[in-house]
Amino acid sequence: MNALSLGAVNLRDLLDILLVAALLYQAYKLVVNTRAVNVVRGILVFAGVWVAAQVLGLVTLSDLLGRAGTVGLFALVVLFQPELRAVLERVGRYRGREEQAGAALQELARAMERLAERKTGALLAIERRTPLGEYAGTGVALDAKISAPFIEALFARNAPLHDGGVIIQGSRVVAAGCLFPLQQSDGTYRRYGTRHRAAIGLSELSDAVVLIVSEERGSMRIALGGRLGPDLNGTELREQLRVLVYDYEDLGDVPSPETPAKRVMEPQS
Ligand SMILES: Nc1ncnc2c1ncn2[C@@H]1O[C@H](COP(=O)(O)OP(=O)(O)OP(=O)(O)O)[C@@H](O)[C@H]1O
Repeated sequence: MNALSLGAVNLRDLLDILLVAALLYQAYKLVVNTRAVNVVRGILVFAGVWVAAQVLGLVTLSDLLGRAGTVGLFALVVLFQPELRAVLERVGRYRGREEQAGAALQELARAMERLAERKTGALLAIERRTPLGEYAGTGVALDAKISAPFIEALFARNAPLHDGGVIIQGSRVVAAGCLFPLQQSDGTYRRYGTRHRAAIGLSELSDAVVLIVSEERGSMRIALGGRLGPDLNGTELREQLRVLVYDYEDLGDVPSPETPAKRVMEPQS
Protein backbone atom coordinates (compact mmCIF):
# COMPACT_ATOMS: atom_id res chain seq x y z
CA MET A 1 0.00 0.00 0.00
CA ASN A 2 1.19 3.49 -0.78
CA ALA A 3 2.74 5.39 2.18
CA LEU A 4 0.31 8.26 1.64
CA SER A 5 -2.79 6.12 1.61
CA LEU A 6 -5.48 6.32 4.29
CA GLY A 7 -7.19 2.95 3.98
CA ALA A 8 -9.03 2.76 0.66
CA VAL A 9 -8.81 6.54 0.06
CA ASN A 10 -5.36 8.03 -0.45
CA LEU A 11 -4.31 11.67 -0.22
CA ARG A 12 -4.44 12.11 -3.99
CA ASP A 13 -8.12 11.09 -3.97
CA LEU A 14 -8.77 13.53 -1.15
CA LEU A 15 -7.04 16.34 -3.06
CA ASP A 16 -9.05 15.40 -6.15
CA ILE A 17 -12.33 15.56 -4.21
CA LEU A 18 -11.40 18.86 -2.56
CA LEU A 19 -10.49 20.48 -5.89
CA VAL A 20 -13.71 19.30 -7.54
CA ALA A 21 -15.70 20.57 -4.54
CA ALA A 22 -13.93 23.96 -4.75
CA LEU A 23 -14.64 24.12 -8.50
CA LEU A 24 -18.31 23.27 -8.01
CA TYR A 25 -18.56 25.89 -5.24
CA GLN A 26 -17.02 28.55 -7.50
CA ALA A 27 -19.40 27.57 -10.32
CA TYR A 28 -22.33 27.81 -7.88
CA LYS A 29 -21.24 31.29 -6.76
CA LEU A 30 -21.02 32.39 -10.39
CA VAL A 31 -24.59 31.43 -11.21
CA VAL A 32 -26.42 32.10 -7.94
CA ASN A 33 -28.42 35.37 -8.13
CA THR A 34 -28.13 35.42 -11.93
CA ARG A 35 -30.62 34.46 -14.62
CA ALA A 36 -28.47 31.34 -15.25
CA VAL A 37 -29.66 29.64 -12.08
CA ASN A 38 -32.93 28.41 -13.63
CA VAL A 39 -31.06 27.15 -16.68
CA VAL A 40 -28.71 25.19 -14.40
CA ARG A 41 -31.73 23.65 -12.68
CA GLY A 42 -33.12 22.66 -16.09
CA ILE A 43 -29.80 21.12 -17.10
CA LEU A 44 -29.69 19.07 -13.89
CA VAL A 45 -33.20 17.70 -14.51
CA PHE A 46 -32.27 16.96 -18.14
CA ALA A 47 -29.06 15.17 -17.05
CA GLY A 48 -31.00 13.20 -14.42
CA VAL A 49 -33.50 11.92 -16.99
CA TRP A 50 -30.68 11.07 -19.39
CA VAL A 51 -28.76 9.07 -16.76
CA ALA A 52 -31.97 7.29 -15.71
CA ALA A 53 -32.68 6.40 -19.37
CA GLN A 54 -29.18 4.95 -19.71
CA VAL A 55 -29.38 2.98 -16.47
CA LEU A 56 -32.77 1.56 -17.46
CA GLY A 57 -31.45 0.70 -20.93
CA LEU A 58 -33.97 2.93 -22.77
CA VAL A 59 -31.78 3.11 -25.86
CA THR A 60 -33.90 5.38 -28.07
CA LEU A 61 -34.65 7.92 -25.31
CA SER A 62 -31.05 8.10 -24.09
CA ASP A 63 -29.78 8.44 -27.70
CA LEU A 64 -32.30 11.24 -28.36
CA LEU A 65 -31.42 13.08 -25.14
CA GLY A 66 -27.70 12.65 -25.85
CA ARG A 67 -28.06 14.32 -29.25
CA ALA A 68 -30.34 17.05 -27.87
CA GLY A 69 -27.74 17.70 -25.16
CA THR A 70 -25.00 18.33 -27.73
CA VAL A 71 -27.18 20.82 -29.63
CA GLY A 72 -28.29 22.35 -26.32
CA LEU A 73 -24.67 22.98 -25.30
CA PHE A 74 -24.11 25.13 -28.40
CA ALA A 75 -27.40 26.95 -27.76
CA LEU A 76 -26.30 27.70 -24.18
CA VAL A 77 -22.98 29.13 -25.34
CA VAL A 78 -24.86 31.49 -27.69
CA LEU A 79 -27.51 32.37 -25.09
CA PHE A 80 -25.01 33.09 -22.32
CA GLN A 81 -22.25 34.60 -24.41
CA PRO A 82 -22.18 37.90 -22.42
CA GLU A 83 -22.03 36.08 -19.06
CA LEU A 84 -19.35 33.64 -20.30
CA ARG A 85 -17.25 36.52 -21.56
CA ALA A 86 -17.57 38.32 -18.23
CA VAL A 87 -16.51 35.16 -16.36
CA LEU A 88 -13.50 34.58 -18.61
CA GLU A 89 -12.47 38.20 -18.28
CA ARG A 90 -12.70 37.90 -14.51
CA VAL A 91 -10.61 34.73 -14.49
CA GLY A 92 -8.06 36.27 -16.85
CA ARG A 93 -7.56 39.51 -14.96
CA TYR A 94 -4.02 39.76 -13.78
CA ARG A 95 -2.80 40.14 -10.21
CA GLY A 96 -2.16 43.55 -8.78
CA ARG A 97 -5.82 44.38 -9.18
CA GLU A 98 -6.07 45.00 -5.44
CA GLU A 99 -3.81 48.00 -5.90
CA GLN A 100 -5.75 49.09 -9.00
CA ALA A 101 -9.07 48.69 -7.20
CA GLY A 102 -7.86 50.81 -4.28
CA ALA A 103 -6.72 53.58 -6.63
CA ALA A 104 -9.98 53.43 -8.63
CA LEU A 105 -12.05 53.66 -5.45
CA GLN A 106 -10.15 56.72 -4.22
CA GLU A 107 -10.28 58.51 -7.60
CA LEU A 108 -13.98 57.80 -8.01
CA ALA A 109 -14.80 59.04 -4.50
CA ARG A 110 -12.67 62.16 -5.01
CA ALA A 111 -14.45 62.92 -8.29
CA MET A 112 -17.85 62.49 -6.62
CA GLU A 113 -16.85 64.81 -3.77
CA ARG A 114 -15.62 67.53 -6.11
CA LEU A 115 -18.71 67.26 -8.33
CA ALA A 116 -20.94 67.46 -5.24
CA GLU A 117 -19.04 70.50 -3.88
CA ARG A 118 -19.63 72.32 -7.17
CA LYS A 119 -23.20 71.02 -7.52
CA THR A 120 -22.44 69.42 -10.86
CA GLY A 121 -24.94 66.63 -11.56
CA ALA A 122 -23.49 63.17 -12.28
CA LEU A 123 -24.65 59.60 -12.83
CA LEU A 124 -22.27 56.63 -12.84
CA ALA A 125 -23.07 52.91 -12.94
CA ILE A 126 -20.49 50.40 -11.76
CA GLU A 127 -20.94 47.00 -13.38
CA ARG A 128 -20.90 43.94 -11.15
CA ARG A 129 -22.31 40.63 -12.39
CA THR A 130 -25.01 41.84 -14.75
CA PRO A 131 -23.38 42.94 -18.03
CA LEU A 132 -24.26 46.57 -18.80
CA GLY A 133 -23.29 46.33 -22.47
CA GLU A 134 -26.78 47.11 -23.76
CA TYR A 135 -26.79 50.44 -21.85
CA ALA A 136 -23.18 51.21 -22.78
CA GLY A 137 -24.30 50.82 -26.40
CA THR A 138 -26.64 53.82 -26.06
CA GLY A 139 -23.70 56.15 -25.36
CA VAL A 140 -20.15 56.70 -26.54
CA ALA A 141 -17.64 53.88 -26.02
CA LEU A 142 -14.52 54.83 -24.06
CA ASP A 143 -11.64 52.92 -22.56
CA ALA A 144 -10.01 55.06 -19.91
CA LYS A 145 -8.51 54.47 -16.50
CA ILE A 146 -10.65 56.00 -13.74
CA SER A 147 -9.22 59.29 -12.60
CA ALA A 148 -10.89 62.12 -10.69
CA PRO A 149 -10.04 64.83 -13.26
CA PHE A 150 -11.31 62.66 -16.13
CA ILE A 151 -14.66 61.99 -14.46
CA GLU A 152 -15.01 65.65 -13.48
CA ALA A 153 -14.28 66.64 -17.08
CA LEU A 154 -16.92 64.22 -18.39
CA PHE A 155 -19.66 65.82 -16.27
CA ALA A 156 -18.52 69.44 -16.58
CA ARG A 157 -21.37 71.67 -17.77
CA ASN A 158 -21.25 72.07 -21.55
CA ALA A 159 -18.93 69.05 -21.93
CA PRO A 160 -20.17 66.99 -24.90
CA LEU A 161 -20.81 63.86 -22.80
CA HIS A 162 -22.15 65.42 -19.59
CA ASP A 163 -25.73 64.37 -20.37
CA GLY A 164 -26.61 60.78 -19.45
CA GLY A 165 -24.71 58.21 -17.41
CA VAL A 166 -21.17 56.86 -17.29
CA ILE A 167 -20.50 53.12 -17.11
CA ILE A 168 -17.54 51.71 -15.18
CA GLN A 169 -16.10 48.22 -15.34
CA GLY A 170 -13.54 47.55 -12.62
CA SER A 171 -11.06 50.37 -12.78
CA ARG A 172 -12.00 51.57 -16.28
CA VAL A 173 -14.57 53.95 -17.69
CA VAL A 174 -16.09 52.14 -20.65
CA ALA A 175 -18.88 54.46 -21.82
CA ALA A 176 -20.37 57.91 -21.27
CA GLY A 177 -23.52 59.73 -22.32
CA CYS A 178 -25.55 56.55 -21.81
CA LEU A 179 -29.30 56.32 -21.46
CA PHE A 180 -30.40 54.33 -18.41
CA PRO A 181 -33.92 52.88 -18.02
CA LEU A 182 -36.18 55.12 -15.95
CA GLN A 183 -37.72 53.66 -12.82
CA GLN A 184 -41.32 52.77 -13.54
CA SER A 185 -43.45 55.21 -11.64
CA ASP A 186 -44.90 53.15 -8.79
CA GLY A 187 -45.22 56.30 -6.72
CA THR A 188 -42.32 55.66 -4.33
CA TYR A 189 -39.85 57.93 -6.10
CA ARG A 190 -42.32 60.21 -7.86
CA ARG A 191 -40.89 63.41 -6.43
CA TYR A 192 -37.42 62.69 -7.82
CA GLY A 193 -36.20 63.94 -11.17
CA THR A 194 -35.06 61.85 -14.10
CA ARG A 195 -31.41 61.51 -13.04
CA HIS A 196 -32.42 59.81 -9.80
CA ARG A 197 -35.14 57.75 -11.47
CA ALA A 198 -32.70 56.58 -14.15
CA ALA A 199 -30.29 55.47 -11.38
CA ILE A 200 -33.04 53.58 -9.53
CA GLY A 201 -34.34 52.10 -12.81
CA LEU A 202 -30.95 50.68 -13.78
CA SER A 203 -30.38 49.32 -10.29
CA GLU A 204 -33.76 47.60 -10.53
CA LEU A 205 -32.86 45.80 -13.73
CA SER A 206 -29.27 44.92 -12.82
CA ASP A 207 -27.03 44.43 -9.80
CA ALA A 208 -25.03 47.56 -10.73
CA VAL A 209 -24.04 50.04 -8.04
CA VAL A 210 -25.29 53.39 -9.35
CA LEU A 211 -23.81 56.63 -8.02
CA ILE A 212 -25.64 59.93 -8.22
CA VAL A 213 -24.54 63.49 -7.56
CA SER A 214 -27.52 65.80 -7.38
CA GLU A 215 -27.15 69.07 -9.22
CA GLU A 216 -29.90 70.60 -7.11
CA ARG A 217 -28.70 69.52 -3.66
CA GLY A 218 -25.04 68.76 -4.18
CA SER A 219 -25.57 65.40 -2.44
CA MET A 220 -24.02 61.99 -3.14
CA ARG A 221 -26.18 58.88 -3.11
CA ILE A 222 -26.17 55.27 -4.20
CA ALA A 223 -29.00 53.38 -5.91
CA LEU A 224 -28.89 49.62 -5.46
CA GLY A 225 -31.43 46.86 -6.01
CA GLY A 226 -34.14 49.35 -7.04
CA ARG A 227 -33.73 51.49 -3.93
CA LEU A 228 -32.23 54.89 -3.37
CA GLY A 229 -29.91 55.23 -0.39
CA PRO A 230 -29.49 58.27 1.87
CA ASP A 231 -27.06 61.16 1.42
CA LEU A 232 -23.50 59.98 1.96
CA ASN A 233 -20.43 61.87 3.10
CA GLY A 234 -17.02 61.08 1.62
CA THR A 235 -16.13 58.48 4.26
CA GLU A 236 -19.45 56.66 3.91
CA LEU A 237 -19.17 56.70 0.13
CA ARG A 238 -15.68 55.15 0.29
CA GLU A 239 -16.87 52.50 2.72
CA GLN A 240 -19.82 51.62 0.48
CA LEU A 241 -17.64 51.47 -2.63
CA ARG A 242 -15.19 49.25 -0.81
CA VAL A 243 -17.88 46.86 0.45
CA LEU A 244 -20.05 46.79 -2.67
CA VAL A 245 -17.53 46.96 -5.48
CA TYR A 246 -13.84 47.07 -4.89
CA ASP A 247 -13.54 44.25 -2.38
CA TYR A 248 -15.83 41.63 -3.76
CA GLU A 249 -13.61 40.35 -6.52
CA ASP A 250 -10.80 39.53 -4.15
CA LEU A 251 -13.15 37.95 -1.66
CA GLY A 252 -14.78 36.11 -4.55
CA ASP A 253 -18.18 37.34 -3.35
CA VAL A 254 -20.59 39.84 -4.83
CA PRO A 255 -22.72 41.24 -2.03
CA SER A 256 -26.38 41.03 -2.90
CA PRO A 257 -28.47 44.20 -2.63
CA GLU A 258 -29.90 42.83 0.62
CA THR A 259 -26.67 42.19 2.46
CA PRO A 260 -24.07 44.78 3.45
CA ALA A 261 -25.77 47.69 1.76
CA LYS A 262 -28.80 47.27 3.95
CA ARG A 263 -26.95 48.94 6.81
CA VAL A 264 -26.97 52.32 5.09
CA MET A 265 -29.45 51.82 2.26
CA GLU A 266 -32.77 52.35 3.97
CA PRO A 267 -35.38 53.21 1.34
CA GLN A 268 -35.87 56.93 0.88
CA SER A 269 -39.22 58.17 -0.25
N1 LIG B 1 -32.68 58.01 -18.75
C1 LIG B 1 -31.59 58.68 -18.41
N2 LIG B 1 -30.38 58.07 -18.47
C2 LIG B 1 -29.28 58.72 -18.09
N3 LIG B 1 -29.25 60.00 -17.68
C3 LIG B 1 -30.41 60.65 -17.61
C4 LIG B 1 -31.63 60.04 -17.97
N4 LIG B 1 -32.62 60.93 -17.80
C5 LIG B 1 -32.04 62.05 -17.36
N5 LIG B 1 -30.71 61.90 -17.24
C6 LIG B 1 -29.74 62.91 -16.80
O1 LIG B 1 -30.34 63.67 -15.79
C7 LIG B 1 -30.35 65.03 -16.15
C8 LIG B 1 -31.61 65.66 -15.70
O2 LIG B 1 -31.72 65.54 -14.35
P1 LIG B 1 -33.00 66.08 -13.53
O3 LIG B 1 -32.70 67.44 -13.02
O4 LIG B 1 -34.23 65.85 -14.30
O5 LIG B 1 -32.97 64.97 -12.42
P2 LIG B 1 -32.89 65.02 -10.86
O6 LIG B 1 -33.09 63.60 -10.44
O7 LIG B 1 -33.78 66.09 -10.31
O8 LIG B 1 -31.36 65.36 -10.59
P3 LIG B 1 -30.68 66.65 -9.91
O9 LIG B 1 -30.91 66.50 -8.44
O10 LIG B 1 -29.26 66.48 -10.30
O11 LIG B 1 -31.33 67.86 -10.52
C9 LIG B 1 -30.23 65.04 -17.65
O12 LIG B 1 -29.61 66.23 -18.08
C10 LIG B 1 -29.38 63.82 -17.92
O13 LIG B 1 -28.00 64.15 -17.82
